[in-house]
Amino acid sequence: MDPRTSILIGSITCGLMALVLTVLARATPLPVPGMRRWVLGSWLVFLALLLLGLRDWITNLGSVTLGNGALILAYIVWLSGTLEYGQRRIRWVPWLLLSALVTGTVTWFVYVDESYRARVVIVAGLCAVINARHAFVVMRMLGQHQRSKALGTSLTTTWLAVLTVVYASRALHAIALPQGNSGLLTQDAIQILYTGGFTVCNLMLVIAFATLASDHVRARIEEQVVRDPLTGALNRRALFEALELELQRSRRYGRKFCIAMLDIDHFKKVNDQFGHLVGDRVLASTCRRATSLIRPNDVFARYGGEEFLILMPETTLESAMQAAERIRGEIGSNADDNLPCITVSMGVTEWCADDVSAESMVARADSALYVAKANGRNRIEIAGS
Ligand SMILES: Nc1nc2c(ncn2[C@@H]2O[C@H](COP(=O)(O)OP(=O)(O)OP(=O)(O)O)[C@@H](O)[C@H]2O)c(=O)[nH]1
Repeated sequence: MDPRTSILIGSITCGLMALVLTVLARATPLPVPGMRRWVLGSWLVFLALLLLGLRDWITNLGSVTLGNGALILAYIVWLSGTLEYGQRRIRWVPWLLLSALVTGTVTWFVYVDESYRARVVIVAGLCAVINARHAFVVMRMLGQHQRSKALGTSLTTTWLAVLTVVYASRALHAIALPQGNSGLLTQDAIQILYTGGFTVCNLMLVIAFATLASDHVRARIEEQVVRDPLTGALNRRALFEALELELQRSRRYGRKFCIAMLDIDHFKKVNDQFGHLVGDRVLASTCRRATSLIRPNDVFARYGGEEFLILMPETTLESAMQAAERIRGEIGSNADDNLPCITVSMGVTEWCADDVSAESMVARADSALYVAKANGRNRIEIAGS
């Protein structure tokens, strides 16, 4: 297939994929950060490929200047979309200045000092830099967000890396070898390879962004299934799953673990005195503060109402009591900003070999909590086994 056909087919396919991405962005049940920029970038790629494919049929200003300008802008907009996806912001000024400078220089090498080689080196070089930066951002930032194993992340990283290699090779080729100075639409093997390569990469990237968006929606929905929306803590269902898993582990390896039931004292009074909205904020704040005081592999869940449950794997009763005391002391000693002072009571219990179910352990912790309430509140009681 000759380069013009491959670029024009690439343009039409990218246009169709951009359309699919646009529909997806409108139809997605949850907003995906960065999606609108990926859509815009995809339309820019469609436009750029169309203008580049029409070389010799339209003016150089339309094909070379606008075509290359749109392509560079598309990659910057894609990069900004991915940064937004990872809750980061792009620094527009340097990127836009660089793209304006390159587009201006390309125009110079069309009208003032005609040189295809110089244009290729500059445009392919900048595209390689932007896409390398983009691949780096996906690997680092999304890896940190623990989505590194998601399909969208791997697809995006792979195709950005391939696109970077294609552009970098094209720029180096134009510098080093005589064939590198042949025109964009020249029918030689090298040129066909490059145009085909970058067309496929652009297409695969639009697909990769759609996959990233669907990964995001799936992750959010999965999170909503296991988390309490008010406090962000795990919900009761996820708690019992974690408890059952810990029970199985303890039965098999005989490892001790503890649970603590936490209840806010006289929480009804908070609601009655300050209103339910303040009550809700107190619940969220209690959850945040308690979570910050436990170990990362402890499980903190909302058991119901103003009751929370903490699962502490591989923890002796003594250590569990220390953790519980830390939480009780910290929450009772000072209030979160502009919220009423509260105290909490807790019931703690340790796993024993007779525990047949999660429910029996929870019932024991609940009884200990009941004793703590009966003994005056703002205290911790240990359940007998
Ligand atoms: N704001 C708010 N209040 C809630 C929520 N869930 C439960 N509650 C309230 O929590 C209060 C619990 O009251 P009680 O069970 O009497 O317990 P308490 O007032 O904390 O008294 P003790 O536990 O005995 O110290 C009730 O008034 C519920 O309406 C919630 O999601 N938001």
